[in-house]
Parts: sequence; C-alpha cells; structure tokens
Amino acid sequence: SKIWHNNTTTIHGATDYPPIKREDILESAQYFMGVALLAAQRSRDPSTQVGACIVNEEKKIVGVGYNGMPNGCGDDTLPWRRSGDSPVETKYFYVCHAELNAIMNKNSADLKGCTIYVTLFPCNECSKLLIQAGIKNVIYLSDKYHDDEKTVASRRMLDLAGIPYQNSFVRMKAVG
Ligand SMILES: O=c1[nH]c(=O)n([C@H]2C[C@H](O)[C@@H](COP(=O)(O)O)O2)cc1CO
Ligand SMILES: [Zn+2]
Repeated sequence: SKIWHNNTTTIHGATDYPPIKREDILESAQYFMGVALLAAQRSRDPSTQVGACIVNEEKKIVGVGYNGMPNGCGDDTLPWRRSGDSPVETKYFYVCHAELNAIMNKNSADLKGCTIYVTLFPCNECSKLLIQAGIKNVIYLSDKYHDDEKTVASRRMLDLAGIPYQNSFVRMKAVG
C-alpha cells in the first residue's frame, strides 16, 4: 500500500525504516473499562458514579451510559439523597442505572453476544435487563455491595443464565 510504498517514507512522512510497530498500546479490556470510567465522570450522583460500556463480538462499542435521572426530569429537581423520611424523597426511586442507559443508548439493532464493562457490579434489576438483552459477559470493577441482598440475587440470576462475570483486574491479567 501507499504507506509502505518505499523504504524511506512512513505514513507521517518520517524516514524510519524498518517500520516500528508500537507495542505499548492500551489493552482492549483497559480501553473499554476506561470508556466506562470516563462515562461515570458524567454522573451527578454525589456518592456513587457508575459507567457502563457495551462491546459487541467485533470489539466495537455499541452503547455507553452512566447513572442519572430520567430524561427531562432535571438533574436538580429530583432528590439525590440516599435516605429520607420516605423513599419518595431519595434517589433510589428515580435514578436510571448506568447499565439501563447503556442499553437504551445502543446504536445497534440488538445486543446479542455483547460484553458489558461496568464500573460497579450490576444490581438485580440491571442483571435482568442484561440477561433479557442477550448480553453474554459481564466485566466489572468495584464490587462494593458484594454482600447486599440485591447483589446476591443478581449473581444468582447471572449464574442461572450462564453469564460469567469477572473482575476487570483479573481479566486484564488473564486475557488482555
Ligand atoms: O448496577 C448499578 N448501576 C448503577 O448505576 N447504580 C447507581 C445507582 C445510584 O445512583 C448509585 C448507587 O448509589 P449509592 O452507592 O449511594 O447507594 O449507583 C448502582 C448499581 C448497583 O448498586
Ligand atoms: Zn442496577
């Protein structure tokens, strides 16, 4: 091709030869979790910012999301509190989880066979969505609610559905 047309010209017009291939590129698992972490930084939740990045079997990003209030509801109108006199006055009745937003933002026809990179282990409601969407693999970062009942139920469903979940640190070492 034109890039290696002769021995002296590279794509940038430099004269290095033989061509030098960069070996220190970002590993794909770190890249996708990096996208999830960047998305999480868009969250207005004062206590826990979550990001999710859905990747198809061709390793193309097909959806990204972070936790936030529903569209048109205004980030400053609904409560961001964790506790209150009534659950109606806490964020939990309103906030859309990162996984939900990543699924709803998808730019492909479906998510069958996809992997989700998510910065926090999915809750039970999100795992239902992931299962029904056809997502086949979960890579997570934090597991800070590991012993919560919702997380126990979440693992139970993922196990039954045959969807493996792996901490991204392990994956980066094992798979790259
Ligand atoms: O799967 C999840 N995805 C997700 O986006 N979240 C969001 C909902 C809340 O905005 C926040 C959790 O808040 P907190 O850690 O203060 O309880 O994280 C929480 C979970 C699981 O807990
Ligand atoms: Zn959730």
